[in-house]
Amino acid sequence: MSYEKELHIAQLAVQRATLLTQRVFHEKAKGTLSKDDNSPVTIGDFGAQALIIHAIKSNFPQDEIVGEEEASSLRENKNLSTQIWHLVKSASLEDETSERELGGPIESEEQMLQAIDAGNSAGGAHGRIWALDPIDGTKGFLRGGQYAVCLALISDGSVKVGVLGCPNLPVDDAAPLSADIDDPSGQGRGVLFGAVAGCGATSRPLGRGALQSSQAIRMKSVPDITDATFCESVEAGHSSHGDQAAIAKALGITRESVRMDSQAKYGSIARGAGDLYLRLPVRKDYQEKIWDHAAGEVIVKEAGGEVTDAEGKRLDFSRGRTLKENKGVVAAPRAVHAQVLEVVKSVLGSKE
Ligand SMILES: Nc1ncnc2c1ncn2[C@@H]1O[C@H](COP(=O)(O)OS(=O)(=O)O)[C@@H](OP(=O)(O)O)[C@H]1O
Ligand SMILES: [Mg+2]
Ligand SMILES: [Mg+2]
Ligand SMILES: [Mg+2]
Repeated sequence: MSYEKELHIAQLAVQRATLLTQRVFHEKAKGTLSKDDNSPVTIGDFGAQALIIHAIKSNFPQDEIVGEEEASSLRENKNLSTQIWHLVKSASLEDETSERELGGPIESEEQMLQAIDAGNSAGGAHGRIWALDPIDGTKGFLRGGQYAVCLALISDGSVKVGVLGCPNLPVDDAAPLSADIDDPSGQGRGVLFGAVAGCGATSRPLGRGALQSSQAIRMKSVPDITDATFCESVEAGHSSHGDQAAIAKALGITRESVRMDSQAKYGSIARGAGDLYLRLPVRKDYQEKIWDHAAGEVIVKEAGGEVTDAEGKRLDFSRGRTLKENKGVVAAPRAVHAQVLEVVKSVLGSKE
């Protein structure tokens, strides 16, 4: 199956939602709440989730959605809910055909809250399930760093379509990997990655209006692993900087890691701006969420990479809302993944 319509709708929906988040990114007040696990959520996260779910439900009414956010806190906070409604009402691609394809506008604040709550699927091994992270890297978003709007279609447990909107990555696929979001090249920022299983991965400028033309992306070949650049999370609580440094050292890598928030890491290695993404667990009991990895996984695989957990198991998206059968993530070009994994296992093994 080619998933042409799914990719097209996912790209348009992510593009429109990313533009909404960009408006919030440039505002001082981002309407931030703290969730039960103490992680932040903003009006940008809620607004993007509403827009994307509305687009999916308008086009694929039978599909289920696993979305990160839910609207209960907004039903108790009318002020915040109204702020989001103003954002959502005025979000537009300024291209009538594309707007129509996304199911037209959301009709009311209540319909918006219902759309947010429609991301409540339990996930699982059967049928078509979308995984949605309306802002991945919310801490990065608040800090002025990298973040991504992430959407993937999982069918019978495997990822078939992935889209990442990365407004703070350079448009230029060949730009060197950097944690910085300034724009010294003047070439602009904002890129939309896409992939369909079996059909390759692409990037295109994020832009406004109808989708711009795309180009194929490939991971860089790494003839000498000691020359590799690896990326990792910014937050020390999300992945073990210590284990990742020990793995890099054992591989003979001398370049400093590039720390960036969000699935912008997957997009960056997929287009060859970096080589490896290491995410070793800090806490044994943390279960990675499917929306933090689904789109990135298919994009990296389709660009010539391999993505497994720290034990070499494939990421299992069929177990519900989390990757409960997996610990950590190791993403690398296919030709060097086994070499990297061997070192990961040996460094983690020596700790036990
Ligand atoms: N303890 C722990 N371990 C691992 N991962 C965690 C943990 N806590 C949170 N999260 C998830 O990390 C998502 C952001 O990942 P990043 O790689 O962008 O991390 S970082 O922000 O750069 O540190 C972040 O996604 P968002 O909530 O969408 O920002 C979380 O889902
Ligand atoms: Mg979050
Ligand atoms: Mg996330
Ligand atoms: Mg998020």
